Amino acid sequence: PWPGLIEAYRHRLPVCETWEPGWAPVTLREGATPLLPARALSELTGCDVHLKVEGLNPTGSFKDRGMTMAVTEAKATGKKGVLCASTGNTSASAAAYAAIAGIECAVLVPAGKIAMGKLAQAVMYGAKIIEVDGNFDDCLELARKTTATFDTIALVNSVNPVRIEGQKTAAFEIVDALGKAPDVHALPVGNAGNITAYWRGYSEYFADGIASSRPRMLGVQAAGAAPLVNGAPVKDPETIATAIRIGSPASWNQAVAAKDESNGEFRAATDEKLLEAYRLVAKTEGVFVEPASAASVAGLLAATADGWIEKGSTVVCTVTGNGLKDPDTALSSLPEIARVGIDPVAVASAMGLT
Ligand SMILES: Cc1ncc(COP(=O)(O)O)c(/C=C/C(=O)C(=O)O)c1O
Repeated sequence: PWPGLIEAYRHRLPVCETWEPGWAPVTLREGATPLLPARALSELTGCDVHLKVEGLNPTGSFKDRGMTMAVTEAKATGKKGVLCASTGNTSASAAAYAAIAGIECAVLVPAGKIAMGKLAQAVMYGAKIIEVDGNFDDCLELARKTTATFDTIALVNSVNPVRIEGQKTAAFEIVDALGKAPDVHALPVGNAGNITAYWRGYSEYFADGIASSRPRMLGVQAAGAAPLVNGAPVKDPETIATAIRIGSPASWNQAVAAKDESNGEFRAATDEKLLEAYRLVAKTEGVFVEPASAASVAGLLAATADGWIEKGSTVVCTVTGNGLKDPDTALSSLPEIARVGIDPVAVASAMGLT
């Protein structure tokens, strides 16, 4: 059976250098997510498109890859608690891993800007929910200050390098599954830890000769929260994709390096384009992702339309979070619901199949 990421990629992860002897991985058997051939998107774009379905991780997002490392390290270095700032998925993941590690967890979330599914997770896993009167960037600043002051509390945001180390394993899995690196890798970018992690993973496999090439990285941001596209922080980021409603990415320099070294690019997608991609991937590929995750598909559609991605390219889109996280957005465009009596003809006609 799949042992979880630390065991699966132990020789490629910075484990136990400073950790107490006898440490054990804190794991929910994260990783080994499907790389799904996207037939409809391949047809539509003339490319060979695959979806890396990260919403199928234990807490429903890619954050589990980094959190198994960060919480294992926290426990193995005698920390009493973990703290993170989060737009939701980091907090859900930190809460779950802290629960099985038996250490305290507190999450700093921007007041009123967290999707219901994620809040439900943090509550049920037993985290201390702390609402901050500000946005994600304010939450991150407070998390950094708190953990700098109290050294019994570990900061588990992606500014913690072991988070990036854990998350780079997704690139390993993709090359292991495809037998090569894709020509282009598209993913959403918020705090920019994930694009940093993917580039590091592809670069390690390339350096070791396992992959003979590296992809161009296509980082996609919401138009109202696109500091890397604009080239300057966004003071009051706004987007329906609350997971990437971030104005000042913590991994700014590393994300720019990944884009430059890979000959890639950053793109912005309007909320309208994000929601179009969000609906398309559910209705044609059967993959229900949260709005921020659809940014990678929106980027794919735009970049194949304008030729930045040539036809015939092999493209992987990471869809980062499970659609169940944000039921409100899913139900905001409620189709009219048919009401019928006990009448089979009415049912068949509601299906347009009489
Ligand atoms: C679904 C989803 N898709 C994409 C991103 C962007 O990844 P990064 O560019 O590595 O930040 C996030 C990030 C979420 C948080 O930052 C948090 O949970 O605090 C996310 O939840």
